[in-house]
Amino acid sequence: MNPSPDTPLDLPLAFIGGGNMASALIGGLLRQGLPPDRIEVVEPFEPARAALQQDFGLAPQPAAGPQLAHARLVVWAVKPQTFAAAAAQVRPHAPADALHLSVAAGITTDSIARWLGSQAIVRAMPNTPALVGQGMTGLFARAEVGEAGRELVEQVLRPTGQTLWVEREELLDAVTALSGSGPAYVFLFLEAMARAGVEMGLEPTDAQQLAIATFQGAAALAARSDDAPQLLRQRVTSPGGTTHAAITHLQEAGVPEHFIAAMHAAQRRARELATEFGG
Ligand SMILES: NC(=O)c1ccc[n+]([C@@H]2O[C@H](COP(=O)([O-])OP(=O)(O)OC[C@H]3O[C@@H](n4cnc5c(N)ncnc54)[C@H](O)[C@@H]3O)[C@@H](O)[C@H]2O)c1
Ligand code: PRO
Repeated sequence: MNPSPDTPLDLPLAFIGGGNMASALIGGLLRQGLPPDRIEVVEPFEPARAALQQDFGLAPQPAAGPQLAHARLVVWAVKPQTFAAAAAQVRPHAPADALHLSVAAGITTDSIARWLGSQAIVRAMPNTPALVGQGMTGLFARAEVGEAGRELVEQVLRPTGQTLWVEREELLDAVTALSGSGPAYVFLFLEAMARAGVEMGLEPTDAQQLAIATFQGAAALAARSDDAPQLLRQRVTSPGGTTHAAITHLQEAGVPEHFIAAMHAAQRRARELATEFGG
């Protein structure tokens, strides 16, 4: 259970839940060369099982059973609301020495440890750009997870994009508010920018292309530049020019403050999920 980064992953894995996030991770694993028959999926929803079969050639099962007996890594990709029930169904079948990797928002490793009777738990907060290999995943490991377990998790997540370990579990709620939910903020801005472009006379497809390319370009520039985003912004903003007019409007409307408050709301909601569904 200590694969080197260059060794193709080849060990039995199980996914509990086969929806959006599981599909993003499974797609990455198959691209890495993991044979489909090494992946078990428990997915009660028939259309989701059909999609996994058609997209990836997997044979998902509607319920947990003996098929989980060999899993070395169990990936929990169920909603926070259904985690406790799913854990009760899986616990009798999962090997005692399996490593557990949860992507559920809010649900703490203390809750998961109690539900599974295992301490070998890593909690992850990925995001949907994982689907195209451009994801960002925050990670936290319980003290009982050794270096080999951390490396295994990194190898599973590598094809989905970047990873970042945090040392305190509570920081995952901040990661959730920032990069976990973040793609939705970007899509909201894309929608608004494209809508404004159409209102100004552009074709919808042209407006969308302009908006998406602007996000891609600005993000790439920020990633490669040594300068802070504030300085990059100032370089776009000629005194008395068009950008100044737009940024002044955004600041007078309190958009930066509202945006920060919105992210605090996401963090609060992550904490609430732990209380509501972690009992
Ligand atoms: N979608 C995102 O952007 C995102 C990002 C980071 C983390 N997450 C987390 O990932 C988790 C899954 O989210 P998603 O968007 O993939 O949801 P989803 O609804 O697409 O997938 C969840 C799947 O779990 C299945 N399921 C329900 N009960 C089950 C059970 N008892 N056993 C096995 N499977 C069961 C459902 O049928 C569903 O297909 C959530 O906990 C969420 O917080 C999601
Ligand atoms: N999607 C999940 C949610 O909205 C977690 C982060 C992104 O709860």
